[in-house]
Amino acid sequence: MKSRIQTRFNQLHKQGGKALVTFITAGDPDLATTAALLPRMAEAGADIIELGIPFSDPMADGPTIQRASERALASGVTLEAVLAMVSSIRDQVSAPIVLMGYSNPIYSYGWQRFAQDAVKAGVDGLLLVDLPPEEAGELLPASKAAGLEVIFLLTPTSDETRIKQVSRHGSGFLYYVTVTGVTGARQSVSNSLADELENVRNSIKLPVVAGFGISTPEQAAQVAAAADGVVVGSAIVKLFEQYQGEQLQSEVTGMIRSLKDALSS
Ligand SMILES: O=P(O)(O)OC[C@@H](O)[C@@H](O)c1c[nH]c2ccccc12
Repeated sequence: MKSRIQTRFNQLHKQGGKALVTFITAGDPDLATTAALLPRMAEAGADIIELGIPFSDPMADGPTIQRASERALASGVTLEAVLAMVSSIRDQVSAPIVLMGYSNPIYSYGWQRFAQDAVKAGVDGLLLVDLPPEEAGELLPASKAAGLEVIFLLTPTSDETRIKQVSRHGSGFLYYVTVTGVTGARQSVSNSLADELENVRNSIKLPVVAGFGISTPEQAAQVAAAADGVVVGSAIVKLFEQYQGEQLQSEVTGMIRSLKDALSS
């Protein structure tokens, strides 16, 4: 059976469309807000939802997403509670849901128990920033058995060996980090990005999405031209610092709509 992620990319491919992957942190500022937002994000045009697991030491994240993690942790969010929340809204959300975060909370939960519980809750994929394929020895078989896709990252400094490993062990899609550094909005897109993406797409069968520093519809369209999709995180997460309640929901969905429009035109 085809996974929700594969099905989504196949549909987009047929339509000549690009995937819009949107990131928010689970439980920012509380889980009720996330639960209310997820169905609306999907309706507004998010093709895949990346849901951050709050973590106390998010070293790959810039200040915006670090603060989102802090707000979520302050409201008492745990991994168990994130899974229960996903399960409670799963049938209202048409988009695949990918949990993303750092290894430590998953390790503490137990790889196998996590893979099983995540799939039971309706989670489609897992992306762990600090777990390269050579350290995923316990996660990979557990995920395969449970039907959880494991997404890996490549960066501009990844060598051929790493590209091969990721191509062998990854599923769902490949996340290409467009710049070396931490997450967060940036001014411009690097000149060499299109060539780098072409190289990666030629070496890997999975769909390739690019993320880091994409904050406007124009940037999203520019990067998407060379990839199968784009990820937007910090630009959306910033809205959580400016708005709350119904206004937050409409600002987030408004931004998603304009990003998706830019990818479809
Ligand atoms: O925030 P940005 O620059 O738009 O980048 C996407 C990003 O937020 C999301 O995919 C993400 C959040 N935390 C991460 C840590 C590592 C890699 C990726 C991520």
